[in-house]
Amino acid sequence: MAETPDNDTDMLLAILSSLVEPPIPGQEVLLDALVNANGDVQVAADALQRKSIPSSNKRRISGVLDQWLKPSSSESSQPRKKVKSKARVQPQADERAAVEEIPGSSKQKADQDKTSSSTLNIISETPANALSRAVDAKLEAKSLAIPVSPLKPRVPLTEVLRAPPSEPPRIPRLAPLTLNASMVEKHTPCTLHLSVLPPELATRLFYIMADAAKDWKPNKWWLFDRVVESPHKTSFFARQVNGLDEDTSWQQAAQYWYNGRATDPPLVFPPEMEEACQIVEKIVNESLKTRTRYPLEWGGSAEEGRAWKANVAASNCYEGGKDGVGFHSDQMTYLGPFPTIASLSLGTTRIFRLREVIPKDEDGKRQAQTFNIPVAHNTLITMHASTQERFKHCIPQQRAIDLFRPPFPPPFPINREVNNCRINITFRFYRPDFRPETTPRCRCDVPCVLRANMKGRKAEEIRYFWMCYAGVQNDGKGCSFVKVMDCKGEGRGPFVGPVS
Ligand SMILES: O=C(O)CCC(=O)C(=O)O
Ligand SMILES: [Fe+2]
Repeated sequence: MAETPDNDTDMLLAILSSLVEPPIPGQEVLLDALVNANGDVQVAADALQRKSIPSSNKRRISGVLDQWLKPSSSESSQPRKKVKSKARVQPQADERAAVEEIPGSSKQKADQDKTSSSTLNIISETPANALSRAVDAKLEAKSLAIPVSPLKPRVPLTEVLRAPPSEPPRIPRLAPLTLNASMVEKHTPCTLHLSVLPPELATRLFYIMADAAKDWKPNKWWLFDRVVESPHKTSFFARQVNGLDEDTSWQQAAQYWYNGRATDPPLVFPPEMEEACQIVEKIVNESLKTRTRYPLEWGGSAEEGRAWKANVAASNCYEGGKDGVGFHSDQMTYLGPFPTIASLSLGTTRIFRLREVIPKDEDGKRQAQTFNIPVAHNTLITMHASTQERFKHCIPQQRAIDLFRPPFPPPFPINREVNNCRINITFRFYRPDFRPETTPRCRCDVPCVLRANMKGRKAEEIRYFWMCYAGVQNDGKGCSFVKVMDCKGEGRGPFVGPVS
């Protein structure tokens, strides 16, 4: 257990029990397996798996999983030139919502119609519930993903997936709920602000970003032994105050800002983004004064000049309804636990979708509720503390969208169609106590990712751990490194509350 403090045995047990197939063995058996594996949860899980699954059952599980991932007969000969994941992964009926319409949309035929749903290479929002639970925690599978590499030799499927439970419990599904601003407040840990920027600034910023987006790139990562990419373009910005930001650590952080992939150096906030950022920062800091805070949140005070500060921003461009981003929660590696993220929408209206993550102890007892929040031009969603831990969010694809009718003409000539674009800017605070040089590295010598463990029902009970993230970018191969975050031992803070 060299990498893990002794008092975190509970955490290791929790992680281990999340890795093994049901029925979960008792604590003593888990503990035994951990001790025999020198505290390596993955080795312990593998050992338990070998013991617990009778060989006939193993065959059945592999068969089910194989079937799930099997290419269609026309694609079965390798090497394959192109993989249509539609043939590979069929969503359940109620999970096909990754392609849908905005309620009340005027059904404009924008260019997304050029790509019909039958030809989209989409990994569904989530495959069958049981199988989606099966995705290894090391690999936060993004839900809308386009395979861009041919199928590689497969890894043993039981290493990647957990088996579906033998008798899936039948729990009534909840219909998605569309929320307006006051309902957002009631049902989610988010706030929807309308008309946040002066109208002329909002339009100008939209045009600047939509024009720049022609040079942005989609994100790519490894999923099930192949490279996939998200159907939208993205770019990363770091803020420079007065052209002289003394804290250059974000430069390094930005190198790994998304999915552990080393990226180009960040761009500097353009002046319009800086102007918008100052408005957004005020809104966020006002909200922090009134909200109930969590002990592990950033505890720097405004009086000491250490308030929440948007020092970086990730920007996304969705061009037409075929673009989107799958269900995910934002990486906390540099944001720390319980981050606040402020997400500005410009351009055409899209749906921002939230879905609750059911804590392990309520698994099988109730269904997650899905919330749809239409985000119009010049609106801000503040994802307050606990949103990343308790919910996942996405921008679903839509068959039809309304074209953006800006109230002001473009401030400069634009030689491409941008009225079907939505620009999103997520302003984020990279905490000084989570600087990249303090990020533990795994056995692959790659900076770890910070993850939350949802074992506890209450947000206060959520624990955090560092995990290998190499697999997402490194040919799908990583190590089983897990280390519980030790706030004091790692010298982190200030926090809002006392931390153990
Ligand atoms: O476009 C949006 O509103 C969401 C973007 C997002 O989730 C992200 O950048 O992490
Ligand atoms: Fe996100």
